[in-house]
Amino acid sequence: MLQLPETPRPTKKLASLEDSYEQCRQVTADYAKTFYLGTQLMSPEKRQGVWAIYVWCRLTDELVDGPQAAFTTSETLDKWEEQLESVFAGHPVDDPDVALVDTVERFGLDIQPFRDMIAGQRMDLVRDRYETFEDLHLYCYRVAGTVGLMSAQIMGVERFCDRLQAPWSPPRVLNNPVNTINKAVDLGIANQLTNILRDVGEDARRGRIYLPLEDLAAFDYTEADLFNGVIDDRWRAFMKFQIRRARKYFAQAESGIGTLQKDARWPVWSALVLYRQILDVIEQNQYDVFTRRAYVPSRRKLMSLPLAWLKSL
Ligand SMILES: CC(C)=CCC/C(C)=C/CC/C(C)=C/CC/C(C)=C/[C@@H]1[C@@H](COP(=O)(O)OP(=O)(O)O)[C@]1(C)CC/C=C(\C)CC/C=C(\C)CCC=C(C)C
Ligand SMILES: Nc1ncnc2c1ncn2[C@@H]1O[C@H](COP(=O)(O)OP(=O)(O)OP(=O)(O)O)[C@@H](O)[C@H]1O
Ligand SMILES: [Mn+2]
Repeated sequence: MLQLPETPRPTKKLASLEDSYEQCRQVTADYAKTFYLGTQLMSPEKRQGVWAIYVWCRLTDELVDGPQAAFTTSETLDKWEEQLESVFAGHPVDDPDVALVDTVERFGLDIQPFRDMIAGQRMDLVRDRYETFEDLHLYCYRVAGTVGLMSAQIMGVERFCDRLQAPWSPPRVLNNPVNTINKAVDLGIANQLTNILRDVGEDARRGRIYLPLEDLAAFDYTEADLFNGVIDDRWRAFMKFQIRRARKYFAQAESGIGTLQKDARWPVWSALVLYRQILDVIEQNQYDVFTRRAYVPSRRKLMSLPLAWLKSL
């Protein structure tokens, strides 16, 4: 029987594996100084894997948040998802995909967190309000909890075995990978909640409110107040509540770090300590997230690294 030829793939000359990883390294170094610094402490394979997923996440985020966002439709995301499926089938479409295909194979990555992140970007296309914290939590899982899942698969879970047992009994694995996974998601959510608090003013200028409307109502603070950047006792109490919630997620994530492989602990502690300090800066700025952007000065970032190192021991 006549065999139909497979659909021809466009024959585009793609970057070599080495060049593709180099491009990913460069993008990570340019866009995320903190994450990049953290990856310097990992083994070469892990470091490259984190760069590859960073670039994919950044490109995905740019589709709805970047300069071309006005032209992004649900069809754009359909195409992006098809490209993702192709990568997971071992066929790169663009230069950065070459590194991602390699990382997917090397670490046996699961596609679901990647699909979930695209689903998160779809939420940005169709909604600009979140009624409850439960709604917001789903958004945070999709755009940031997923990053935790992807990174944890690359960084790897350490399997502690109980040495205080009879030599003839099978080794008892003490830590539970499910625990690590939940905590990786918690750190993503903590980061995203912090990101939302930092960017309240910027988002409001785009007509977007990520803060749960039920919380605003509970503090008797209106959308009109938010768009006018009103800072009063209601707003301060509201922000204290939100900051406490973000810190709770950071605290939950902490105990997961020690279950990661050793070379990943300092980088993750650094990321946690550095990102969490944005909350301290918001407090120092008297909760003005309307006219000031809370950021951690480089000197303070550097000073935090030894502390993160001590925690990682
Ligand atoms: C070592 C390390 C921390 C690795 C992760 C690096 C990585 C792959 C990051 C991807 C980030 C990205 C581009 C995500 C797209 C969606 C998005 C923008 C999310 C926000 C990130 C902050 O970026 P930024 O401040 O630059 O935001 P702007 O675009 O400038 O507004 C997020 C807030 C999410 C970040 C979430 C994480 C880094 C997850 C962290 C969790 C882990 C590394 C798991 C650790 C494991 C355990 C067990 C605790
Ligand atoms: N005060 C500021 N005003 C305007 N843009 C800023 C300010 N501070 C930082 N930025 C820019 O915003 C982006 C996010 O800054 P951020 O503090 O997150 O540092 P970063 O280098 O991106 O590290 P990371 O994202 O890993 O925390 C950076 O690209 C930076 O150039
Ligand atoms: Mn950034």
